[in-house]
Amino acid sequence: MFTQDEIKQQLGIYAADFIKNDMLIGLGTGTTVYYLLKELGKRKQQGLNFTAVCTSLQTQNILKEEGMNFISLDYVDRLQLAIDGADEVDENGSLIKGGGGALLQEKIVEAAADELIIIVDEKKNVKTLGAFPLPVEVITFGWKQVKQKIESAYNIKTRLREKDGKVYLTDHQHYILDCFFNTIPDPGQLNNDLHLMPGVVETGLFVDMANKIITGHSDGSITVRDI
Ligand SMILES: O=C[C@H](O)[C@H](O)[C@H](O)COP(=O)(O)O
Repeated sequence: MFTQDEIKQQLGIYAADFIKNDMLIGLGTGTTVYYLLKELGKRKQQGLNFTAVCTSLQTQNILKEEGMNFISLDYVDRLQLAIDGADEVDENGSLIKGGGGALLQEKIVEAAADELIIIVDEKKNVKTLGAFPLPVEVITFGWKQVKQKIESAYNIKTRLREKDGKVYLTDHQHYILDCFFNTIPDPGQLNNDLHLMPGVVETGLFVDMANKIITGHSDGSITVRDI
């Protein structure tokens, strides 16, 4: 049996094979992608040449430490490929992301990519999204209004995200409301509806974005699902 960290490490190494010389890529955020970044750092030293757009300051800092090239999305037309993790993946390849708080920049970067590959351990594959609390990024002004609106519209609980005893601020200085939907039968509709609420910046629902789901299993095997 492989531990979760070992599965993540294997996924990182496996996913690195998709990055070829001279590619322009988007790099995700989180504990799974961490191993991809470490592997890419090694391959860079062995001569692999690529340029990345980062989905968070966290990822950018790792690239800096590992001596990898990164540029702003503003200097890029399209990205050939983006690779990221996810918090949940449903049967149709819709995702919940943002457990690590990077959903906004991730969605912008990944919408600019021709292909999006998601790497997850098997526990994250679900029939229907929603057991993982859905992160909704909101501007700080009037956040309580948005919280109340979401709670009453869907009859659910939400929680303002905190970290280390303080209210969590995203890279873009917004708050995150973690929304306990339990089940999200129509992620596309929910994403659209939440976007209509004043104050909502972005949701962690990534619908019709992923092209390939790569899953790491506890027996050490890896399976690939094309969407
Ligand atoms: O904000 C964070 C991202 O959406 C991550 O891709 C997601 O939370 C999965 O992260 P991890 O690989 O650490 O479980």
